[in-house]
Amino acid sequence: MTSAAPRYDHFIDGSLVAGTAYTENRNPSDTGDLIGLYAKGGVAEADAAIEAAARAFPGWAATPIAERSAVLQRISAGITAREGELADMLAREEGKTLAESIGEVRRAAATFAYYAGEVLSARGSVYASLATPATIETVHRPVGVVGIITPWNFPIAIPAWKSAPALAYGNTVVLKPAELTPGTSWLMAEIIHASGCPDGVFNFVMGAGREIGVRLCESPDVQAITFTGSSAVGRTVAAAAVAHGMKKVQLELGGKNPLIVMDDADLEIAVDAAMDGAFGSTGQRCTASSRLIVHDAVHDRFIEALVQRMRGLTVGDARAAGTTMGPVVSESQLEQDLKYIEIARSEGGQLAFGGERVEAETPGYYLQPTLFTHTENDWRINQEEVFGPVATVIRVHDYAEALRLADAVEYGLSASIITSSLARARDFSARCRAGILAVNRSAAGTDLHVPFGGNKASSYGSREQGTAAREFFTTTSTVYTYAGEV
Ligand SMILES: NC(=O)C1=CN([C@@H]2O[C@H](COP(=O)(O)OP(=O)(O)OC[C@H]3O[C@@H](n4cnc5c(N)ncnc54)[C@H](OP(=O)(O)O)[C@@H]3O)[C@@H](O)[C@H]2O)C=CC1
Ligand SMILES: O=C(O)CCC(=O)C(=O)O
Repeated sequence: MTSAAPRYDHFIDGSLVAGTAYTENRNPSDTGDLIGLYAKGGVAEADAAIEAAARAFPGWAATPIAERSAVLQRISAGITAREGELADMLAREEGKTLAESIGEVRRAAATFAYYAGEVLSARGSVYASLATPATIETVHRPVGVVGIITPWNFPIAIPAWKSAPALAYGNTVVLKPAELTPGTSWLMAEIIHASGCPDGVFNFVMGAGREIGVRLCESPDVQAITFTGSSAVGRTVAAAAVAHGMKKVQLELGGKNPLIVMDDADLEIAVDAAMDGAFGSTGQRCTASSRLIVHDAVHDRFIEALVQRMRGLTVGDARAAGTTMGPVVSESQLEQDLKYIEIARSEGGQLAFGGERVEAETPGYYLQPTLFTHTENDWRINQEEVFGPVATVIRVHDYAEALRLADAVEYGLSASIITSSLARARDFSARCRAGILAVNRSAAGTDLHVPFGGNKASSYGSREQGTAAREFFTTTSTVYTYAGEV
C-alpha cells in the first residue's frame, strides 16, 4: 500500500472514526492511479452508527420542518459549490465521462433542494367518521433509523435520492456505499456533516456488504432498509429485513429493458435513443436499453445507422477531453461483460460491432461498445442482465410480437417505443409491464421529481423519488378524535 495515499474515515455520530483497516480505491481508467484508502468497517462500526442514529432519532423527528428543510438546502448548496471536485471524483472512481459525472452531481444537488421544498408541503388528510361524530385525520410520521445500501454505478445520485427524503421526513440514516466507489459518497457525507445536521442524524460506514449490509438488515434498531443493487443480493436483503423485525423494505434491482423500433419510427430518434439507452454511462445502468426489438421494415437501415454512430464513440479515460464512453468499473465487471459477449457468440448472435477490449494509453478496463444482431429473445444474452455496453437486436414482424417479447423477461424496469403512431404509443403505455415507459426517447436518465421503479423482478416495495418517496420514508397513523359535547 502507498503510504502517501489519502485516508478517508467513517462518519459516525458527528465525528470522523478511523478504520481498523483500509481498502484501496483505484481508477478504472488507470489502475496505477490510487485515489485513496477508505476505511473498512465491520459489525462494530455498523452497530456504533446504528446506536448513534437511534439516539438522534427522537430529536430529529421533532425538529421543525423548516429547520430540516434548511439543512437540506445547505447540503444542496454544498454539493453545488463543490460540483467540479465531486464530478472529477465520480469520473475518476466510477469511469463515467466528465459530462455524465457533472450531470449526476447536479442531479444530487437538485434532489436535496427538491426535498427541502417537498417536506414543507401540506400532508395528511381529514375524513368524516362513518358513525360517531368524530374527526378522522391521517398523519405521516418518520419511520425511525433507515439503513441505506447503495451500488457503485450512481455513487452520488442514488445515495442522494435515498438520503434526502429519509432526512427530510425526519428519519435518521446509516448509509453504506458500495466498496468499489466510496469516494463520491464520502464527499457527500462530508458536505452533510458541514451542513448543520445534528450529530448521529446521518452516519456513513464503509466496508463489505456481507458484513455491514447484513448487520443493517438484522439489527433490531433499524426500522427500514432501502437497497439498490443486484437481484441476487436484493432477495437476501428483503428476506433478512423481514425476518428481523418486519422492517420496511424497498429494493431497486436489475433490468433487461427493451427498446422497440417500429416500422413507422423516425430512425434518427431511434438511433439517438439506442445510443443513449445502451451505451450511456458505459451501459452500466439498471435502466439501460440492452434489447433492441426492431421491426423487419426498418431492421437493416436501423442497424446500419446505429453501427455508424457506434463507430463515432471514443472509448478512453473518463476524464480526458473527447472521451464519449468511459471504461467499465472494475476487472470483475469487465470479465462479466466479456463472458456475456462469448455467450452471445456461442448462442449464434452475429457481431455487428465491438466485442473486444480497447487498448488505451493507461491500463484500464476499456471495452468497445458491442452490438449483436439476429438474436432470439429466449437466449441467455437476452434474459440476463450484463450491466455493460453490450446490446442485441431482436427482429420482429409486427407490433404484437414486439410487445409480447418486450415483456418476455423476468424483469420489468423500463421500456421504450419509437413510433409515430399515437395509437401504438398509447397502447404500449397501457400494456407494457415496465414501471418506466418512454415514447420516442430512451427510458434511461429519468427525472428526479417523479416516481421511479419497476415491476416483476426489478423492484420490490414502494416507488422511489418525487412525492412517491414519502410512502416509504414515513408511516401513516390514523387518528380518530371525538371532541365531546360543547
Ligand atoms: N440495479 C442496479 O442499479 C444495479 C445492479 N447491479 C447489478 O449487480 C451486479 C453486481 O454488482 P454489485 O455492486 O456487486 O451489486 P451488489 O448487489 O452485490 O451490491 C450492491 C450493494 O449491496 C451491498 N451488499 C453486497 N452483499 C450484501 C449483503 N449480503 N447484504 C447487504 N448488502 C450487500 C454491496 O456492498 P459491497 O459491494 O460494497 O460489498 C453494495 O453496497 C452488477 O453486475 C449488475 O448486474 C449493480 C449495481 C446497480
Ligand atoms: O436512469 C436513471 O435515471 C437511473 C438509473 C439507475 O438508477 C441505475 O442504473 O441504478
